[in-house]
Amino acid sequence: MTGTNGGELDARVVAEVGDFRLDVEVAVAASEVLAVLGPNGSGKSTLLAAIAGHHPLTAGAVRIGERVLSRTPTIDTGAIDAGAAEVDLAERSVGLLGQHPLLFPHLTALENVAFGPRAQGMAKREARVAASDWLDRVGLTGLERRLPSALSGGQQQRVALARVLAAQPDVLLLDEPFAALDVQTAAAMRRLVAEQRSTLGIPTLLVTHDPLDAIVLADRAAILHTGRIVQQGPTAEVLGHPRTPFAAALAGVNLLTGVAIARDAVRVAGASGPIALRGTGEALRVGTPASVVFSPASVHARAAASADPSQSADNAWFGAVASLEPARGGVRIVTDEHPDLAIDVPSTAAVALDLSTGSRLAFHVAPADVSVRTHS
Ligand SMILES: Nc1ncnc2c1ncn2[C@@H]1O[C@H](COP(=O)(O)OP(=O)(O)OP(=O)(O)O)[C@@H](O)[C@H]1O
Repeated sequence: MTGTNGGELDARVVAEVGDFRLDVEVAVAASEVLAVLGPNGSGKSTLLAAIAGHHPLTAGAVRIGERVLSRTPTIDTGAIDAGAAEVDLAERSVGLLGQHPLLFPHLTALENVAFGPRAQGMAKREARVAASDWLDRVGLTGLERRLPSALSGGQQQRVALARVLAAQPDVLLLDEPFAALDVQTAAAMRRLVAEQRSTLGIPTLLVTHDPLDAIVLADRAAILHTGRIVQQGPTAEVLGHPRTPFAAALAGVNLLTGVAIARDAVRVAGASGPIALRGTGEALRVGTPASVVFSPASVHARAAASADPSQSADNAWFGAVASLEPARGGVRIVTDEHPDLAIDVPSTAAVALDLSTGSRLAFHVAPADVSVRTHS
């Protein structure tokens, strides 16, 4: 890598994989971490691959500061003259760390880390000193001479991080770097990345499935859905005001969208008929798109007879249990009627309800626990 450690990552990426089309724009300042979250197949890895230069752009441009890494001739760049450009992989100065460390198995930890500086022309002794320094920074002093096969998975991932950083990249791409680690090792690795980010001063894109990563490590979060960014902003705002059911699920709340039927009520569709949900929050305009947000734990469940009249009441609905999963302090219920809606009941209630797949339940959520707002 021949980076100059300078500048913001600015990428407009249009890329195709088979029938799938990714079309996103991201700007990440130096020292900033942008978490990219999205359901499986939404295009997260394709975005990183396009920035890293492993996947071609159909249209767009990738820049770090003044350096153009990729550009297609079709883009209207304004300041930059048209014409395709593609910087070689070795020259891009992009550090990519994925789920698996992918170390050279025949090289020691030290040699793995020294590889990048050596490839950049650093003298052997100097590269070894730099590598030793990086291994120290990731907490592996004393293990320099070990081969990867003699290191734990977590230690190998630390070596991989040191190897990426030793090459002094201009941008860091992290593709679920903690996903293959056990909980404790992942926590330690998360701390390590958090420590490094403040001293590195380079833009970082972090692809993750875990909202904790976004909260702990990122300044901003972008939600990717079928190849488009559907929400982007400060992490607290994205998780605090989710605009998609996916973002809501990450934040641990339910989000349902529908149409305002009163200043404080929204009608949402369900497989067995609409539900009217009354709540507090923004004053809604009748007939316009609106959404409701409430916590899974705020919903009350009770056994239901099929002709229960509460079906037609506000804030009440029926559902047949589609799946049951463990939840904090109890059980999470998902119904056939509203697969995007989670209901958490305490263990004692779950036992009393004698829950099983197909059980028919009546649900109720108090208006005070429902937040209503305009949905744009
Ligand atoms: N070789 C391929 N041929 C055709 N389509 C592909 C191929 N590889 C990936 N895709 C499609 O491209 C889309 C984006 O995939 P990508 O791996 O970028 O998603 P992702 O968000 O990283 O998913 P995950 O969270 O599962 O890793 C998906 O819809 C996928 O089906």
